[in-house]
Amino acid sequence: MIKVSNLSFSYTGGGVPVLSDINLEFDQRTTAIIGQNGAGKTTFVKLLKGLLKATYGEILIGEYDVKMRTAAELARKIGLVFQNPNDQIFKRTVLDETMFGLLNIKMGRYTAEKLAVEALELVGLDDKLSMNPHDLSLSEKKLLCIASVVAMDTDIVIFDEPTIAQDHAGKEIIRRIIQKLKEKNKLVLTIIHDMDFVAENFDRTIVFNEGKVLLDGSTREVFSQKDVLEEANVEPPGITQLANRLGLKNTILTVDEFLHECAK
Ligand SMILES: Nc1ncnc2c1ncn2[C@@H]1O[C@H](COP(=O)(O)OP(=O)(O)OP(=O)(O)O)[C@@H](O)[C@H]1O
Repeated sequence: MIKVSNLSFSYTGGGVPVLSDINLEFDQRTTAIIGQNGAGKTTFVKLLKGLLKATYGEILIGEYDVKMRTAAELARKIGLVFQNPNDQIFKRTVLDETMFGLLNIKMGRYTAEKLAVEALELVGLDDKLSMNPHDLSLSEKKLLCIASVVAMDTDIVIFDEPTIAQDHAGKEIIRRIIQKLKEKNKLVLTIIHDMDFVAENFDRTIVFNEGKVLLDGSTREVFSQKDVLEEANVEPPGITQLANRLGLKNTILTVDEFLHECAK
């Protein structure tokens, strides 16, 4: 559904590339993009969304060549939840914020409100419709941004660090939303530093390092590559590390798997 070919990008014209020669295809597998700060992850998803223009290479979303499409056309295909909610929120009420994108693609007010309220129910903010978003906690602001993007019902949904500032309950809401999107055959891409969350929720994991793809495979395959991950300064999930130290042979991703393996 997304095909990225020979993609390179530099913020300063001919300067040092932030991304070099990226070749990736994305399908319906839930996919985590990981890697240390500055590896180029956010730049990559901004290119997918058409917010930045590739210095070199091509991005195809279905039949769309991203660089030939308008922001409005891309808004119907691809939703991006920014890392920092303050980059996304600008309306005066929670409901208006969630309806904004829908009204912007010329949806009628009645349907837009219905979809917005449904999305706010999903994230547990439906009792705060008339609140000013700036009076919400950081965790709630992030959930509001998620609701605004989910309401758009795009085929592709990208989250940039959704679990930051979330407690267990907030992470559970995000986990459920990702599952729900997957069930609806949406392509879900998530930039994330929380490796436990990655291990528990994503089919595929891609490791970015210094603007290149260092690893790409099933989450289990990727977390089994201890030495390569070290090169990218990525620590496997806590439970995977514990299992390694105890000498368990298989790559363990969850506590349940750990207990099951220990009981053998
Ligand atoms: N607007 C910008 N102008 C110039 N350089 C930028 C800009 N945005 C990001 N960079 C640089 O591009 C590189 C990649 O940044 P990017 O935000 O894509 O990395 P990241 O992997 O998402 O990091 P993080 O995990 O910290 O969000 C970094 O060196 C960063 O300083």
